[in-house]
Amino acid sequence: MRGCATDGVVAWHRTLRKAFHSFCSPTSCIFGPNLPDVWVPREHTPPHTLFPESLQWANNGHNALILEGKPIAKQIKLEVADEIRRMKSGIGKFPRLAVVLVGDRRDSHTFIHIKLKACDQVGIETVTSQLPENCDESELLDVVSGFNEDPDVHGILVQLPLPQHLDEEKIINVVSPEKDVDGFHPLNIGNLAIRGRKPFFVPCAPKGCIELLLRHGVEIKGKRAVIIGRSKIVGLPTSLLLQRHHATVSVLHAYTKNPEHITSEADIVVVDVGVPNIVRGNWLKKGAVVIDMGTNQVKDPSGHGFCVSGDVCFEEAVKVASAITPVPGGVGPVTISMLLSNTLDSAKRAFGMV
Ligand SMILES: NC(=O)C1=CN([C@@H]2O[C@H](COP(=O)(O)OP(=O)(O)OC[C@H]3O[C@@H](n4cnc5c(N)ncnc54)[C@H](OP(=O)(O)O)[C@@H]3O)[C@@H](O)[C@H]2O)C=CC1
Ligand SMILES: Nc1nc(=O)c2c([nH]1)NC[C@@H]1CN(c3ccc(C(=O)N[C@@H](CCC(=O)O)C(=O)O)cc3)C=[N+]21
Repeated sequence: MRGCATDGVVAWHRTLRKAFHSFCSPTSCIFGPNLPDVWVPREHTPPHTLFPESLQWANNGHNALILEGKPIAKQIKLEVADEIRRMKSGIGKFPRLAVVLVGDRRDSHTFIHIKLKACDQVGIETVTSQLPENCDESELLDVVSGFNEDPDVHGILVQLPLPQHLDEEKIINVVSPEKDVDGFHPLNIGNLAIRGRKPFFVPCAPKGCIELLLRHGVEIKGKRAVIIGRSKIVGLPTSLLLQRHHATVSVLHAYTKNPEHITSEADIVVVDVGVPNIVRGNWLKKGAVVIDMGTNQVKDPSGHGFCVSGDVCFEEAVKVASAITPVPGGVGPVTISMLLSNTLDSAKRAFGMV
């Protein structure tokens, strides 16, 4: 009896979906069965020009299409700034992000500087708490708890990695899931992992990766994707998001044997290792789409200062791939714009605007 009732509901649901889907084009409908149920980019995505159903991907001996992130980040920032302007003029309120930085790592200072500047550009107010390298865990927990309780703070970001003596998991667990704009809290990661559930926030870099693919017209559904790296910041949540977008995903890590063999079968290769040039041109299938998440600060060849290098040997990969992100200027800027977008979403939730 119960089986029959459920069948009826399922059939009714299917009919509804079918009817609704017939009104929507595949790229504009957010409820259709073809699209993920957790998040889609704000803007309508362009048609899947890089995966025309009838054509084989090819590089044809030419250099790959460069998947630039800066124009996408700029567009998202304009959208976020516009919403914040309307929020301010409408209800006199604005989003506020709390940033917690422990210690003196040069790369962390660079990343925080970029994030604070971006917040300023779009009208997100920031409050920064900087603690010394040797601070007590209890001091850090107090700072985070203070931001949890402050109703004027909508997003909390604890810059990682933390110094060795601090228990990173303990700190992440204390951040309120509803202010966790990084999306690292187990509740948010757990809900991202379970199909049909909706986390408060999706981590910024993985979201940036998908945003970049979709906005450049790369179809993900049904493709073979490889992600190298399984960190909680990038690798793990990217693998979950790619699955939500219906890719068939393999996750590679430090113990994977013959990684080049596995990557050479992938349509989409996402690299998040933190080792400059680890992925060589001969690891890739001809025509693959390559997303290089690596942002490694390396000594400038001239000997003066530092420059940023990705995890992919760009000069080799660009001759094999059909499309590839540059470093800098690829996923990084889109990641930052996702932080702005998450913080805006959090403020809207707090103000009852969603
Ligand atoms: N563009 C962006 O927006 C962002 C870029 N990044 C960048 O991404 C890079 C990685 O950062 P993060 O994820 O935090 O780093 P982690 O060190 O936390 O993770 C690195 C991952 O790479 C794996 N790995 C290490 N060596 C190898 C190897 N030889 N072969 C295969 N896999 C390997 C590790 O495997 P195992 O788990 O087995 O140890 C681990 O899963 C950095 O350059 C960072 O700056 C980070 C965040 C955002
Ligand atoms: N709590 C937390 N959240 C994070 O999101 C987080 C973190 N900790 N720890 C470190 C990683 C790294 N990360 C990047 C963000 C932006 C760029 C970025 O903007 N990159 C620029 C270049 C940056 C430069 O010039 O150094 C680009 O690729 O064009 C890169 C990497 C976020 N992370």
